[in-house]
Amino acid sequence: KSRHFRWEVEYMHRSPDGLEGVVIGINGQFPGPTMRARAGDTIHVELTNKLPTEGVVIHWHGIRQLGTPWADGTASISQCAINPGEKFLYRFKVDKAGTYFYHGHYGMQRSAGLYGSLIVDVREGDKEPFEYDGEFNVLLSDWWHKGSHEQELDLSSNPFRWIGEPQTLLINGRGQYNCSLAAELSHSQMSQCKFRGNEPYAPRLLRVQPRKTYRLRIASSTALASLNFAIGNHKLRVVEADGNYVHPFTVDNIDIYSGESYSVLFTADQEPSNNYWISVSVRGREPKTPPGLTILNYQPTPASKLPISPPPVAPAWNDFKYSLALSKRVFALKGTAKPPARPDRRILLLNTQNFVDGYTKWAINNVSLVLPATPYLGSIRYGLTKAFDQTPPPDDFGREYEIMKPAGNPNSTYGNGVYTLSFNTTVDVILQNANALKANVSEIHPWHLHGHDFWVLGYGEGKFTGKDQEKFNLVNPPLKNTAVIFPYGWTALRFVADNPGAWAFHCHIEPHLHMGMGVVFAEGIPRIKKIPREALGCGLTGKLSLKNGGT
Ligand SMILES: O=C1O[C@H]([C@@H](O)CO)C(O)=C1O
Repeated sequence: KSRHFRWEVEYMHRSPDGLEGVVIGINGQFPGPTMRARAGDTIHVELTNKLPTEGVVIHWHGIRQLGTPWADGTASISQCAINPGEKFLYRFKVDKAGTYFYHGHYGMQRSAGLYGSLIVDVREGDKEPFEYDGEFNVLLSDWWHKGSHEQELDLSSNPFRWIGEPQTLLINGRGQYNCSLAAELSHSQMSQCKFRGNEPYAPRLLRVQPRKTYRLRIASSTALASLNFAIGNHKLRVVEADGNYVHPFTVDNIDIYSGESYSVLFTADQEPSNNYWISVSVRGREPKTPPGLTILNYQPTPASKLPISPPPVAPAWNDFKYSLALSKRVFALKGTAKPPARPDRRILLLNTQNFVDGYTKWAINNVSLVLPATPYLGSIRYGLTKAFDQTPPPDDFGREYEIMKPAGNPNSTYGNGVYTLSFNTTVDVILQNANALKANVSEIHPWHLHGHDFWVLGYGEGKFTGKDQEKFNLVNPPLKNTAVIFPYGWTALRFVADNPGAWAFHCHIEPHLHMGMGVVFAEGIPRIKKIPREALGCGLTGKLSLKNGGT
């Protein structure tokens, strides 16, 4: 079935957390409209850019774009940014049921609020491998009072200005900055939120019937924050991660990193005359942002009745052992495709914070990604070798590199970051974390791969060695599209390069990508027959199309 959407993207005045700011909305909505389809459907989005002075693209996060690499929505990688006033048709198939989302992939437009949910139901007649009576979307994000353009300038300045921690965490685009829903219960200094009624930042409550079971589709579109999600007095049963079924397991709370999605089930089995807190807290970075809150409202208990116990308290922000243990509990559901037994190529990627010409950057194997004017997909397909420096980045880093210390020489260089993968080969990627510029600091980075799911073969502490491969999980590794590296640790991923295209692989922390923390995998591009011209109307591909009489 085809599903048609007509979207207009524009700036709007909104108050996501009670304070007015500028957001990027779609068809007058922030977050953008929830898109819903069935596995096997073809989505058509006719997008008009109504941002008066800047381009835009939209990435369909978790959708593999099998056969449609030009619809992946990455500026300078899969397409030219859509100019103001222009339209672009995103046409692609959603082949797999699951919880996804979409978001801007140009500059800092995700931080400006350009995101929404994308839910794919199972095919007509198919069943999910679990049951529930109702469901809710929970789209999580973080919000700054400083606008996205100023954030972008700050990050690109010398001396460097860090954007800092977000002011507010948003649940479905809503948060409370000046007040706390749980002021009295959580000993917070803040005053109690007083809502008049239909404020746009009033929390959206989750209304449930006693004894029923619900599916929460949680996705994190944060620009920076790693989060922990919990419902007071209720256990969560994790059944899906990044659009793949997992072997169900039960937790009190769950960590969710930027770019990840989870489905969790819970049963409204607590005292029905009470309500319960739903809370979202910052993990992994020293939190300067209060938890985001909303209420699980048991019908017919009045929504105004505050829960009797304080909101659940998340594990300490720096309890990385807890986070690692949670990540290690995610296994594929029986029946999930298994990885090939061995890789054809292994790429080790060292993550470091560096200086390039005095500017603060992130680099991968000492290469800090800068994107060219001509999208890689087009320049590679049409052999335009002048479009970017053709020197490939290295497959490894100096084995003597001391990951536990700031780099002896923190200087790095800009580069194109393009790894060319032989078509249909199996690739292992080992992401190696290291110390940042400051001593005793190593941060969490959630890495997201476009165009594929990968198997997460393992996590380890310290520097990866060949021996670590013996401990890879080849039995039931989860399929995901986003996986974290923990401070001073490594994470091993495997995927098959079987989807022709130019695919971004990057830290999903938006300011980090902006500072160069990403690479591009180019695979099977000569096999692509024709790329729609409207995707390539810029740079050298734009010129090429003019030369060919615009055909
Ligand atoms: O990229 C980053 O920069 C700051 C800090 O390292 C320098 O101010 C920070 O916390 C990041 O994640």
